[in-house]
Amino acid sequence: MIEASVSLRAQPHASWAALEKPRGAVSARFAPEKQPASRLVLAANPRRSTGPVRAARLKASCCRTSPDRRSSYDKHDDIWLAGTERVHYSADEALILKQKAADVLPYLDGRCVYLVGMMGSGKTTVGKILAEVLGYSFFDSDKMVEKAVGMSSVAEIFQLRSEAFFRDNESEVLRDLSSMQRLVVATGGGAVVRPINWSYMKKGLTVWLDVPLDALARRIAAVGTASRPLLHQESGDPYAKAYAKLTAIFEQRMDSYANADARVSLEHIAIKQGHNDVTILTPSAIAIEALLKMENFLTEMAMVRN
Ligand SMILES: Nc1ncnc2c1ncn2[C@@H]1O[C@H](COP(=O)(O)OP(=O)(O)OP(=O)(O)O)[C@@H](O)[C@H]1O
Ligand SMILES: O=C(O)C1=C[C@@H](O)[C@@H](O)[C@H](O)C1
Repeated sequence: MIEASVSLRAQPHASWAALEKPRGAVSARFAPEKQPASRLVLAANPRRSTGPVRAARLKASCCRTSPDRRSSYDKHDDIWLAGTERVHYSADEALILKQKAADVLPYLDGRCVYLVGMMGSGKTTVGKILAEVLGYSFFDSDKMVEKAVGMSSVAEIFQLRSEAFFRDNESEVLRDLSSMQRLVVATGGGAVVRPINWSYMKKGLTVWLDVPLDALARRIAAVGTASRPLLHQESGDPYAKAYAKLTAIFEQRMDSYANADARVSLEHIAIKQGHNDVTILTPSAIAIEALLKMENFLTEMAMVRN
């Protein structure tokens, strides 16, 4: 049995923290607001391990949102595995992000990046990280529609006007954004359904955040559905209701999401990391994968052109 532990002291405004685990290990999570300083312990679980665990890449991450709502990068701690050699610790994600961004930028050549994906897939969270490392500005098309129509939330627009009214304004926002440069845009979950929106978004690079529906339903149930009118239900188990609705919506939309130039699959990232738990993937790890997928697409396009 190998044990490793790390103490995390959450920064002010920390929103969540998680511990990445090796194959077969037990993971732990805590809510920093409730426990400003916590001690997390990992232990390899012999029943789940596929072989002897001699060393592992362990990482403690703390993601925080500062008062001005700009995201900051994960902080990491080296972890000592009791009874074995010092762990080879993963390279700093912030450094990888910067390096990958530098690789992608010349190919992007100022074009905008549009993140598409289901509600709650992390377009805003990951989009802010991408904007920061690319030196781009971040826009959330839902927020822009709210401003354009002078209402305080998408839910209010759906309720007081209609979904069609919201969609018309969403198309106008995307049209306006498409004439700009150097933006990362988190689009509304349903922006992909209108072909006209693709004609705007395809002026830039489109990236699909593909998150398993089970993980989406858990995230959405955790924050409630009041702000997501297509999912909102007054009664019933929030997870079960969200999962059923998300499944129905995804079946209608999956071909549209697949139009994106690059697909970032959280299941693939988890497999690459040697586990199958998408819930412990940090937004930074997802942003790194997004940059890799963008680079692949852009370099292939450049080769086809030359
Ligand atoms: N990698 C992650 N791990 C855990 N939770 C996450 C992760 N990424 C985002 N979240 C959480 O999931 C929720 C939805 O994230 P976010 O707002 O970024 O998604 P979105 O795609 O912009 O959603 P919407 O389209 O509904 O506006 C938030 O509560 C966010 O903190
Ligand atoms: O998936 C959808 O259709 C939506 C997602 C949100 O981002 C909002 O654009 C709105 O709630 C509709």
